[in-house]
Amino acid sequence: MSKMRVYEYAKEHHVSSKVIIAKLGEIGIQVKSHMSIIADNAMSQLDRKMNGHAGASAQNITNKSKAEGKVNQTNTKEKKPNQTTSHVKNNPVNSRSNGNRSGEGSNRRSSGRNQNANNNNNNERNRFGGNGRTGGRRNFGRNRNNRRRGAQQTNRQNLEIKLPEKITLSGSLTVGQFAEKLGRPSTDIIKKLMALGVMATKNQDLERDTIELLAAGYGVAVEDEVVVDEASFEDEGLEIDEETAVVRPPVVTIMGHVDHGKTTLLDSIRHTKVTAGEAGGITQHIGAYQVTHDGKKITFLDTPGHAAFTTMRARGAEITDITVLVVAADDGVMPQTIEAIHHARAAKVPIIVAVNKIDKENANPDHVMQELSEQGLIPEDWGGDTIFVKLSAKKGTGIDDLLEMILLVAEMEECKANPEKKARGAVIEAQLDKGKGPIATLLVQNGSLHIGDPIVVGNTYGRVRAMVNDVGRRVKKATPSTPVEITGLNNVPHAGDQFAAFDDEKKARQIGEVRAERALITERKQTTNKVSLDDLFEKIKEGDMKEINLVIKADVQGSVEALAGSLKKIDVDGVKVNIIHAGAGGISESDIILASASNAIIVGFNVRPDNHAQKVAEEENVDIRLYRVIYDAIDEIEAAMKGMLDPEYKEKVIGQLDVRTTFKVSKIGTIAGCYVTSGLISRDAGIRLVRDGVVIYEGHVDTLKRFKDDAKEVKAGFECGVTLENFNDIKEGDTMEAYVMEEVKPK
Ligand SMILES: Nc1nc2c(ncn2[C@@H]2O[C@H](COP(=O)(O)OP(=O)(O)OP(=O)(O)O)[C@@H](O)[C@H]2O)c(=O)[nH]1
Repeated sequence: MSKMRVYEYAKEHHVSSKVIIAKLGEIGIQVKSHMSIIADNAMSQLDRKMNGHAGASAQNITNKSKAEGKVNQTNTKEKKPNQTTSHVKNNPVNSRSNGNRSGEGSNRRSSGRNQNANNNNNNERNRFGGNGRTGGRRNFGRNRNNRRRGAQQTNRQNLEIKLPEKITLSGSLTVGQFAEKLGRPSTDIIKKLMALGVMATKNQDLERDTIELLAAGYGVAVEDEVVVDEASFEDEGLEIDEETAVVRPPVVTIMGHVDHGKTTLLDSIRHTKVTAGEAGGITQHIGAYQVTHDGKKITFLDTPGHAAFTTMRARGAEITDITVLVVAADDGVMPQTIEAIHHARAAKVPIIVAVNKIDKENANPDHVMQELSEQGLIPEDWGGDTIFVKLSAKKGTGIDDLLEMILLVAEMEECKANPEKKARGAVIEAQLDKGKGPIATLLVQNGSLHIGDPIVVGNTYGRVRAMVNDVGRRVKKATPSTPVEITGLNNVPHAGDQFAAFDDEKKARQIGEVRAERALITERKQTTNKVSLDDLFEKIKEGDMKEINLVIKADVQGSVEALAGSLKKIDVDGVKVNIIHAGAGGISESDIILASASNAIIVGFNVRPDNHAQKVAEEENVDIRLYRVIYDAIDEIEAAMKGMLDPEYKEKVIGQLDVRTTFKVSKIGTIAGCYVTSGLISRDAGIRLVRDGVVIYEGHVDTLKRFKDDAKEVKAGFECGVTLENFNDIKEGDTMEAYVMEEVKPK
């Protein structure tokens, strides 16, 4: 028995499904919707019922078509000029009406369709057509040609949808979705899949490979969907429209070694400049402030240091235009001075050096200049291009010079924006206020922010309810480079999140919700596009990578230099090794954040990340590679670049132990009285003994005891006695890391 859906029948009759459902009701057949299936006998009854209606309908169509000079769109390709009328005359309704008049009912419909299939059997589309209600009595009467054309017409309406040249997709498609994109029935796709030996249903997901294979069979290309996605406004960048761009204040971050005077300098600038211009204003600590010098504004970020700077960058916010590197003239270049230089360079932000504390007796600015020259910051006076300003933050001398130089560099950097645009920018800081709800300091980077603007901030949204500037004044508008504290968000965003203002509130809410949902999914998937040694080759091969960024940490400066020197020499066609930071000492959180912001791999030689750094590395998905032999590091990175990395075994840390005491026992050696702080230690584990972030020993457990008994393993929260193979120099306060080697399944 043949069947048809209500809407198909309705389509054939050029009436709505509602009409058919009503007619079916009239003949005592109740159907639920246009998707309901009606059987042959119901159709025969309907055909009789539709007789009058169909005629009228056909007439309507004829008139309509004539009036509008329209032809059926689906048939235009093959149509000859005089076919318009005949097409309408021979439409299926008409033909069936005729057929019904001769009492042949629905069988004719099927035979017409069959005939159509036979006539066009070299056409892929007609295989689908031939699938209709066949098997009916063949009965070509007087109107055979009409009927056939009519049926052809029906089929064309359903089937002659031109194959697209290409389809686009973002991820996978179900069989049904794929069929829809192709303009083919799902059954066709299911059949093709069966031919490939795959049994599938309409709702089954197809993998990319299968989609490509199937599409190729139809001669259709598959491309990735490029979605203009308002929810990912970061992707648009902060393009400046040159035509309407105006100069904006530069945004400055102060960096430098501990105690070199960063905070004093920030305070000094604020006090000498802010209050003068903003009489009566009370300085507010909102995370940034603006000063005016020579009638021009400068924005200072209030949190000094490269860690805050790079944390923002790791979140995607590039807000700093200029870095002021503070170096105390009595102390000179120190480790964090060098770190700061590397962080600023990784962000490609120009550096102005502030040689501070020149009021001190033992100040030696020349020495600072000398040391910084060694780091590639050569003063202008010595033929270089770095601006040095000598000052005393404490006494307030040289501050004007510094501001002048900042404005000079800003001019060279062409800090510009389009104030007429809708606001875009980043979060400097945010918190929950008991009375006001979520409050956030935003730095407007482009456009202008107004009270009442619907806004999406990170994964939060709202409407700017109140806006307060850095001197505590309520403002109605914030122009580019202006920091303002706002209220009106539904939640607390993160520092470094980006924001965008929108035209309407509903849109802002939708986008905010989509972003929050996506953030959750990303969190769940823990996917990032950070680079790891394992996928390095793939990225190089795909052309995604022309430079490999490395952060190198080693136990002593000599190893740092040796390792950096050797790694730089690795020669793999078209790929450059770029060392963005190298230093002695354990791997710190700041190293991880720098690596995260710069998409770098960390190479550690005889050093370990501390627990906190390890945690941050996991959160940020930063790949840390630790080595005990320099050649291993070089070999492995070179192998990864050449796609020859052998990822068969990977180390897995299974536990951490604190050495709480030690006992020296003749014949046995040093027994470490340990406490397992996390995971476990097992008898056959590898052990790394770490002292102040530096690996002292790497080897194996010799004996493992709980009280006097040998133990196979000891878990977190328990004490144990450990001796190490061929090693006795264990000290109280050392930590041990227990690990095993695990086989890594090839990707
Ligand atoms: N003599 C003299 N002392 C200064 C000057 N600038 C800062 N100091 C002093 O140096 C010490 C450290 O200054 P801070 O501004 O706290 O240094 P910092 O770089 O912000 O330090 P951290 O916040 O710990 O990184 C303080 O005692 C300041 O008073 C200066 O120009 N001259």
